[in-house]
Parts: sequence; structure tokens; C-alpha cells
Amino acid sequence: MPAFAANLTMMFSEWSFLDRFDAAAEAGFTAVEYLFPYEVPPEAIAERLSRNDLQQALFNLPPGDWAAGERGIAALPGRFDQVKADVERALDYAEATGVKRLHLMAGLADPADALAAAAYRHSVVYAAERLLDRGIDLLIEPINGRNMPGYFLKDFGVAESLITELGIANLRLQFDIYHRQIIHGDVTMALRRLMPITGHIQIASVPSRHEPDGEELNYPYLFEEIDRIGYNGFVGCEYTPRSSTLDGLGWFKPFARN
Ligand SMILES: O=C(O)[C@@H](O)C(=O)CO
Ligand SMILES: [Mg+2]
Repeated sequence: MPAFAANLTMMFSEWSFLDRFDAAAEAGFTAVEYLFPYEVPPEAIAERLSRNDLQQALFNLPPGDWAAGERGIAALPGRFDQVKADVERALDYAEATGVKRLHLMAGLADPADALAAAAYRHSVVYAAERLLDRGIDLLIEPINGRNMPGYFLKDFGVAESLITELGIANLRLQFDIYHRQIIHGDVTMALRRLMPITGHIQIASVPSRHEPDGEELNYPYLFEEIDRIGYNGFVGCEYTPRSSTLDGLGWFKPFARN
């Protein structure tokens, strides 16, 4: 049975950020993820995790100036000092929350731009090596160009090649099934093939990015497949509920903690 993590950026938005931990636990989740923790102190998050017996599955390193449109800075030439500072900031939160995987966003840049490609590689190597002796995986995630136009890492083949070529033990793929289906399709075969380098899975319906209970993908089949291929990490529920979060949890009932 997959271990589902509620994505507190997209789910439980009826509650304040910290109260989302309580609500997710009450709904039967045993783990949570979100994009960014940086607006609240690490101790406050740690307290909610502990109070609710929740595991912290994942969060992202700081993404640059999100409000100004940045979507990561790893592939932006001239921002390496900031990448290094961001890794230290994320480590403070990692220590408090016990998270074992962090996602490094690439940013908006042309993948054919040699300077961007070099900057990205440099950032990825630095961050992965910095996290290695802390026992934390560095994840990279291909994101579809409809949701994030101009995003540097928009191809699963490119991510696979980079991970394989660099061969850093804790550098792994964030396999978001929603993005995979939009970019390439062939989800099941890709899950099977990429499983050895996959460090985290995320789900949502396609094309609406709502609950994983209909539309283009057969999630009951994919959940069984995730078990069949021996994946023992978390499956992040990175979707926007169609109406209220709780009303949309019918699909999750068979998996909920008591
Ligand atoms: O798929 C996504 O959008 C997220 O996993 C993410 O980290 C960037 O928005
Ligand atoms: Mg994702």
C-alpha cells in the first residue's frame, strides 16, 4: 500500500498553514509535504509534526523570488552564491523536521543555453554533495510547460541522463505522474524503468490536477503498480481539491490511518 503524503500547499488550504498539519493527520494521513516552509519557524513545524505523529516527506529548497516570478535559481547563471546560502537555509528546516529529501527547482531558462546548463549542473552537484553526508536526497523534477512555461527541466529523459551521468548516490528523480503524463505519457513503463533512480512520487488527475480519482489516468491501477515495482517511498498528493479537501478524500479512505 503506498504511503501517501498530503501536500499542504495545495490541500487543506481551508486551514492556516500550521493548522493544516492537524487537519491532515485528523483525515488519516501519516505524512505531509509542501512547497516551502520558510515563512514559519522550523520549531513550529517540528512541533506540529510531533504533535500529530506525522512524517515530513519532502519540501523544496528556496525558489528565488517566487512573487516576482522566479521558479528556482539553480539554472540561472550568476546565482550560485544564493544557491549555496539556500542549501544552508533548507538544512536548518531539514534538521528540525527530519525530512530526508529536498527538491531543487531549476528555474526559468532555456535548456539549450550552455550557460544555463552549466549553472544547473554546478548547482545540482553542489547541493547533492552538500546533502550527502546529512543522509538527505536531492531531487530534481521535470515540470510540464503548460503549468510552468519556460521551465528549464521539462523532459524526463534529460533528468534521467543527468542523474545517471553524475552518479551521485543521493541525486534522485522526483517522478510527478501528473507532469509525466502531460509531457510524455507512457506512465507505467516509465515508472518501471525509472524506479531505480526515483526518490519521490507525486500524483494528481490529468488534465485538471484534482483528486486522483478519474479523468485520464487509472490511479487504482497505478497504485497497485507502485507496490508491484517495490517502491517504498512516499506518494505526494499534489492536487487542488475540486471542492473542499475533506469532501474530496473518498479515494483516500481505504488508505487512511484508522
Ligand atoms: O509539481 C510541482 O509543481 C511541484 O512538485 C514543485 O515542486 C514545483 O512547483
Ligand atoms: Mg510535483
